[in-house]
Amino acid sequence: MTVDTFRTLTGLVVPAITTEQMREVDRVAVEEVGPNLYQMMEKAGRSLAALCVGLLGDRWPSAPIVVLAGTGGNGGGGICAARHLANHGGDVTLVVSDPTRLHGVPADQLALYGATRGRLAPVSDLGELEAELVVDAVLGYSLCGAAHGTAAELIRWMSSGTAPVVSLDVPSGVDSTTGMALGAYVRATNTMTLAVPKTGLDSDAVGALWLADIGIPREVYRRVGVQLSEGLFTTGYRVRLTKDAGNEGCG
Ligand SMILES: NC(=O)C1=CN([C@@H]2O[C@H](COP(=O)(O)OP(=O)(O)OC[C@H]3O[C@@H](n4cnc5c(N)ncnc54)[C@H](O)[C@@H]3O)[C@@H](O)[C@H]2O)[C@H](O)CC1
Ligand SMILES: [K+]
Repeated sequence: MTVDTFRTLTGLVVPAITTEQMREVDRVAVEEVGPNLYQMMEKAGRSLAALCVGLLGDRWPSAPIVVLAGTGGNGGGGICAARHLANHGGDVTLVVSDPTRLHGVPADQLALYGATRGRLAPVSDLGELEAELVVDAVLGYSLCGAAHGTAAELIRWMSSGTAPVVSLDVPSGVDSTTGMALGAYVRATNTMTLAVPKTGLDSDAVGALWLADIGIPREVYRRVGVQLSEGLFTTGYRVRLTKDAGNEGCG
């Protein structure tokens, strides 16, 4: 199932875009207008951390949080969230699918995380980890085909556990344009998508859907032809989205 629009709880209509359109937003931001990837990933990670704290409530920060990160930008956003949670006194354990394959901004995020008191555990320790909340930052909008390898192992670990899962941008293993999954995928309790919701986020795997502001200015959206309401983030850096009834029956 895909949708063309979502709505905020106050009734604002928010357009949904495809992965390709999202890539173009990213390209125009990074190459032409700004913000750069560091700035956007920092906003993404900090909003994700704030959502985790909000979901845990009073149990925060004694609740053990396990953050699972992949090797791309999605992983980088998760590692950034892990740092913010650790910096605020959270009980954080980070597992990176393949640390040797991190490069660029995600690699810098891992180095920075190493300066916190957060723990870093190898994938082989998964069976020993206890979590009251799991952060899914394994695969984002660059998913290609059925989840495989260590990414699939991390997804299976999440699916086999009882802890609620917060997915960054899209539940890992789900295609952000079509909402389909060709293999293992995460069933999230909450998904925080970035900048603009994607057409594939109507999937049951998404759980409660949140949209995070990552600081992209109107000029970027104008160049890409995306119309976002000016009032979208008047209440803060994240907003809850729901399915727009007008979408019923979209193919
Ligand atoms: N403006 C924004 O929306 C921003 C988004 N951010 C986040 O970046 C990701 C997209 O990052 P990208 O590096 O393009 O890719 P991913 O992280 O989604 O994954 C790439 C990673 O995964 C491997 N992979 C791909 N398919 C599979 C598969 N079927 N099985 C196993 N592994 C797979 C691939 O090899 C790569 O290593 C976006 O979702 C956001 O979360 C930025 O952080 C900020 C701006
Ligand atoms: K994800």
